[in-house]
Amino acid sequence: QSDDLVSSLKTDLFKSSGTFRVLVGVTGSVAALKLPSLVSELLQLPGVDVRVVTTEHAKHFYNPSDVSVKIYTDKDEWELWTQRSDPVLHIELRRWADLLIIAPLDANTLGKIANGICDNLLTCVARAWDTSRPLLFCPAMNTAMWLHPITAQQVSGLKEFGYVEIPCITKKLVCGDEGKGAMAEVSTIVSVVRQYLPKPVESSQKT
Ligand SMILES: CC(C)(CO)[C@@H](O)C(=O)NCCC(=O)N/C=C\S
Repeated sequence: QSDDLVSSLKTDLFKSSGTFRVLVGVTGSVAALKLPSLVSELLQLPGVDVRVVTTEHAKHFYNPSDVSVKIYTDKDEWELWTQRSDPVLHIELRRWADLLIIAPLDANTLGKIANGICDNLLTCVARAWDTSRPLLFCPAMNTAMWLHPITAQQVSGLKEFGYVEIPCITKKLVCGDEGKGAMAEVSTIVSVVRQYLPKPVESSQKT
């Protein structure tokens, strides 16, 4: 079972040379309930292959059977590496992904990534990220958390790494607060990802 974890990644690396590999990170905001629709809309993009990395807290907000692609968990990392010669899952994933999008990015994971903390699979992928590849993030948290001064500091820190914010929006949040903190709409997120797809090459043959 652990073999197919990485062998599918490796075959993907080899096989899907034409595809654009999107890795979706999902964290413990209630907006993670949008994961199934985000994944299915990303899969509509031409030539896109999608995988998911989840944190433990995110698991509370979606049903994995509603997600049609592989979801990698912290447990997968532990199961995969049991001896020196085993591959390291977070390194295989950072090699595999052409683009990483963290949607939603909760306050906890924002703080971890802004400070280089890497205590789970997703933050390890982010910590090992090749900053020449796009990393998009979609903050989502309660309005009070969003308005705390540390949030702006940490969001600008991520931008200094070259990461791209897809800003949160104003909504009546599930906890009853009205204000900023809601994750950007899935359609907005997908349209931003579309901008990073490789441009179709003009056919050089004269027709
Ligand atoms: C869940 C959804 C998408 C419904 O429209 C929206 O409320 C949202 O993005 N909330 C994320 C903000 C959050 O984590 N609030 C936590 C406490 S209020």
